[in-house]
Amino acid sequence: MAVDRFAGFSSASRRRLRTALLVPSWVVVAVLVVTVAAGATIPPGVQYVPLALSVVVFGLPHGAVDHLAVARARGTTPTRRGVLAVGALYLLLGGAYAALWFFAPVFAAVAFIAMTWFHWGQGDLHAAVTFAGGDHLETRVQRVLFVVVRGGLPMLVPLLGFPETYRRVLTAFVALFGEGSLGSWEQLFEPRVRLVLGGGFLALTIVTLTLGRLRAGANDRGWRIDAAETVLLWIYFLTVPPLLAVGTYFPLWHAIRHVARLLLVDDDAADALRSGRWLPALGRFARDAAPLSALSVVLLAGFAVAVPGDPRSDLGIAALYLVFVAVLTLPHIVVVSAMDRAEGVWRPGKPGR
Ligand SMILES: CC1=C(/C=C/C(C)=C/C=C/C(C)=C/C=O)C(C)(C)CCC1
Ligand SMILES: [Fe+2]
Repeated sequence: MAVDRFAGFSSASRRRLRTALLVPSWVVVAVLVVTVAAGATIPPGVQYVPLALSVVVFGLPHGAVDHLAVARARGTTPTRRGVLAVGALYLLLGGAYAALWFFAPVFAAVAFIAMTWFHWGQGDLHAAVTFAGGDHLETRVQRVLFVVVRGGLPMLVPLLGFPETYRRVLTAFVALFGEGSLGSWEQLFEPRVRLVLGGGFLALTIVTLTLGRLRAGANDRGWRIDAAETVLLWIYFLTVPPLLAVGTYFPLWHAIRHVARLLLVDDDAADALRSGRWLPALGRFARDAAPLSALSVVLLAGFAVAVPGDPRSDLGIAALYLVFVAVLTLPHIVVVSAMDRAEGVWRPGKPGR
């Protein structure tokens, strides 16, 4: 059965939580859109800042509670066995994928884009049905389409407006492990290919929003939020330089929504939220996430030494960090999918509300 994580929340405290969660990311994204539209050029060094901050602020730490998250999402208390099982998952799946980067870096890089496409779409589906009144997502088909559209915004749309940067970043991933050629994937950057992909994705976006509108009925607030977010993100990823755009989206859109989800499944944090005490709730998250965030940073340093390529440039360091994130993301997707299952996120109906 779908779980109502807001049980016991007054409607005022629900509203406050939603506003505090959603509005800041809308504002940040909109400010960047307006800044770029006003003709400001953002110095290349500055474009890396949000991505760099994501090492400690929300980004990397948002996965550092994975060892506790599934049990909590199932309404149980994390056990030693459960924690070890998640550890083993990270070791085996993350380890295998890390090895793949060394042997088949181009494939691993393209798989990273595909995984992120799915994962960021999946994250937004949970946020839509739980926090943003996604009552219009009535069928499973609509939810699948929603995930494809929301994940494609950060992963495909930058390719349409900034093919050169996209190529540079992908090439930098691969160059950590060898010569840095993308092989037949170079075709992705050709204008005709981008036009077809962009046209197809735009059509899919329109179909998805239209289906939602047809299902929305009289109370279409959730649909309006969905449509507004989708249009905003289309413009954002089409116009804001990708390292800045993706680097900001990761901590301030994807990760904070996931952190809010983690707070709701943690009974003590949820109690604090219910009475409007956000700092203690966030403090609990920080406490839970601190040990494995710290471990991740140590492993990242080890990874820097292990890769054969030389990461010593701004782009090289960013690539190193992102490839490291990739390795953590594969097991993280398994964990988040188990949470989705426990909470009925993909099932038509209304988890959370
Ligand atoms: C930075 C960047 C890119 C890729 C970023 C990726 C793939 C990030 C994944 C982050 C994850 C999975 C975080 C965890 O939730 C693109 C799209 C090549 C475009 C150019 C800029
Ligand atoms: Fe995530």
